[in-house]
Amino acid sequence: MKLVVAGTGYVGLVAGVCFAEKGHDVTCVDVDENKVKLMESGVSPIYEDGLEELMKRNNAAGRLHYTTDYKSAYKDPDAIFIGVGTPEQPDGSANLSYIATVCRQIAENVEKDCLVVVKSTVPVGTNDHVEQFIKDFLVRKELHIEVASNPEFLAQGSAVHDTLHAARIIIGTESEEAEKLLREIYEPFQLPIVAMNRRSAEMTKYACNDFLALKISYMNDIANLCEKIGANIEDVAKGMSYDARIGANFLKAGIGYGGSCFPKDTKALKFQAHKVGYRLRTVEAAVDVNADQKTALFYKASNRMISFEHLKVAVLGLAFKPGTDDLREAPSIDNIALLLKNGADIVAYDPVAMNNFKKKFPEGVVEKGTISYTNQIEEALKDANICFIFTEWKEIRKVKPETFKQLMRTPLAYDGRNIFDPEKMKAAGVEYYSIGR
Ligand SMILES: NC(=O)C1=CN([C@@H]2O[C@H](COP(=O)(O)OP(=O)(O)OC[C@H]3O[C@@H](n4cnc5c(N)ncnc54)[C@H](O)[C@@H]3O)[C@@H](O)[C@H]2O)C=CC1
Ligand SMILES: O=C(O)[C@H]1O[C@H](OP(=O)(O)OP(=O)(O)OC[C@H]2O[C@@H](n3ccc(=O)[nH]c3=O)[C@H](O)[C@@H]2O)[C@H](O)[C@@H](O)[C@@H]1O
Repeated sequence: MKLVVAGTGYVGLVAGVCFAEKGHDVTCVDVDENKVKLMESGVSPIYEDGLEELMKRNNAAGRLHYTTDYKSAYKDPDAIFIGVGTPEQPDGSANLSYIATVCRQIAENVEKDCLVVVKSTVPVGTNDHVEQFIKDFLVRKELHIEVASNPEFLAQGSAVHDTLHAARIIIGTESEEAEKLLREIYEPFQLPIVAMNRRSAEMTKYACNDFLALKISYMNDIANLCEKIGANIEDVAKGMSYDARIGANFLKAGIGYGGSCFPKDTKALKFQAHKVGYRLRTVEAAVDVNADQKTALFYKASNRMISFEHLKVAVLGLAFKPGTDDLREAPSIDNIALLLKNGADIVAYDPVAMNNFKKKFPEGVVEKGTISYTNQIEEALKDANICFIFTEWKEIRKVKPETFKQLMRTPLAYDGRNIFDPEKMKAAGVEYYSIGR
């Protein structure tokens, strides 16, 4: 089938590449010329395991094309998938301006009947507005343009795997024809398809993300209590994980959830509920716990130190999770901003996200402190007065407790991801603090 994907971020590009891998003819549209040039040369603009390999294979097979020329691309495909961003606005609501732009571009250029599929995460009811909006701007009024919801559930770092082996495909449609077409598009994936109406599909996406965010905030809340009460959150989580009703995933306490979705999707659902006069108290609690959790480690360290001024601070891990170079809502940002404000001299390490971080915090003096970067964990630790761990990269997990003791001026470590064994750290002579134990 002839498909177009609008937006080549984590969702759009991965969807486009996987549709091509399954035999569809796919054109990926983006407004960013640099991205399009990179992709044409077989280079992925985002860091995702296995993505470049699939891009190269499908580029070569002639099934995958990239363009900024949306006018030609939107003329005659069977379906157009929208995967542009829906970022958070200051009041917590979702910014739908990118979606609106694409809808208008489709309406003004489409020349044959077509299914428009919204893959981006959008407030419940948005698909109705999208359909009306396209109708309003449609140049060729005789065309039948239908809109369907097909939310995405991939996680960054495992995006290709999550797409090819998705637990389920959710399709939200208002007609049998739309459902039939989407089923045909997904047929080669051989995955379970759950069909429902558009509003339920839109809500399923928020309900999933917010439930997972809630699970994390719950564990962080319990972790904070564990610390005060002499229990160990890692043991508690292990004990909980054997109960199949609870499950073993998303029980990891730490410095809170980050990334491009949980923070914005919790606030967006809270906003939607508020708009219809309902208080979503569970989600509100998840948001509140997370806001405090993000900087809990900094304040824990502040209580131990008189001042951070002119202290060498080793920061291990910048990305919001391992396997990605994405820094959106990464807890490292809040903590590093606080450290710099308090006069720390930071040396930061991350195996893939350092260049992106440099764009936010260029090397040199920032506020009362300084920041520099290194590709070597040992260099970050050398003569450091204190170390913070913000991401559980395997490279960081591998550091031996003795290395902290040998290299640091003061072997003092604050681990936001509970990756080290407190007993082993103590035995090596490291003063070690983590979350909930
Ligand atoms: N990042 C993730 O892991 C997941 C994201 N989502 C949702 O998917 C949506 C997209 O998220 P990401 O892929 O992270 O976004 P992103 O910010 O990485 O990518 C969006 C892309 O759209 C492009 N764009 C903007 N306006 C355009 C236009 N008029 N025409 C064509 N391209 C245009 C941008 O240049 C950019 O490349 C959001 O609603 C997000 O909530 C859903 C599941 C997972
Ligand atoms: O809508 C989205 O964008 C996506 O959001 C998340 O994916 P992602 O943000 O890429 O990453 P996760 O692995 O879910 O981690 C999110 C955050 O939660 C934190 N986390 C995760 C799990 C856990 O047990 N504890 C915990 O603190 C991670 O460190 C990270 O900061 C969901 O897992 C995806 O299903 C969803 O499609």
